[in-house]
Amino acid sequence: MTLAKIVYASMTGNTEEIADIVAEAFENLDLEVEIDECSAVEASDFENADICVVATYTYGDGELPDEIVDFYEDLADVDLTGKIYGVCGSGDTFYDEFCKSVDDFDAQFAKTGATKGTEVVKVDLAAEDDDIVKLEEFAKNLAEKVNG
Ligand SMILES: Cc1cc2nc3c(=O)[nH]c(=O)nc-3n(C[C@H](O)[C@H](O)[C@H](O)COP(=O)(O)O)c2cc1C
Repeated sequence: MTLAKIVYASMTGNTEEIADIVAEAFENLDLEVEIDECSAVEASDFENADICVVATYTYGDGELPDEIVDFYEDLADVDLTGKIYGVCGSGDTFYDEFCKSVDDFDAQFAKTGATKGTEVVKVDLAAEDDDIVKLEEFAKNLAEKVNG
């Protein structure tokens, strides 16, 4: 069975909700899903998955959340060749560097040898109906990539 692993960082809940939406979409596609807060896992845990997803918010002035920095740094040293990845997250368009952490993880995953399965999804604060459609499409694109 295909395993999709989702790792998220969330301070006020928006990104956790995004991760839950993606998880539910994977489940509806009959995938096995693991979802973990980033402090509870290691980057190398992605080695057991077929689909690797990071969902993160952006903090400071376009900075990674503190709690996901170790995971981010370790990710570059993990070999994820043959796996599919996708990145999504929440930010606030009020800030100049909207959802920069999403782009940072997209670039970091590229160093692992994994294949990008779909475009990033950036959500302004909490996911609304149109975001949910995009997140479901995100999950569908990733699932389709695994099956060739
Ligand atoms: C101090 C502070 C700095 C922030 N900086 C950024 C930023 O640079 N870029 C951005 O897109 N969002 C920024 N945000 C907005 C958060 O990413 C946004 O509120 C997000 O929905 C939080 O996700 P969460 O509910 O999962 O914690 C910032 C929020 C705070 C409180």
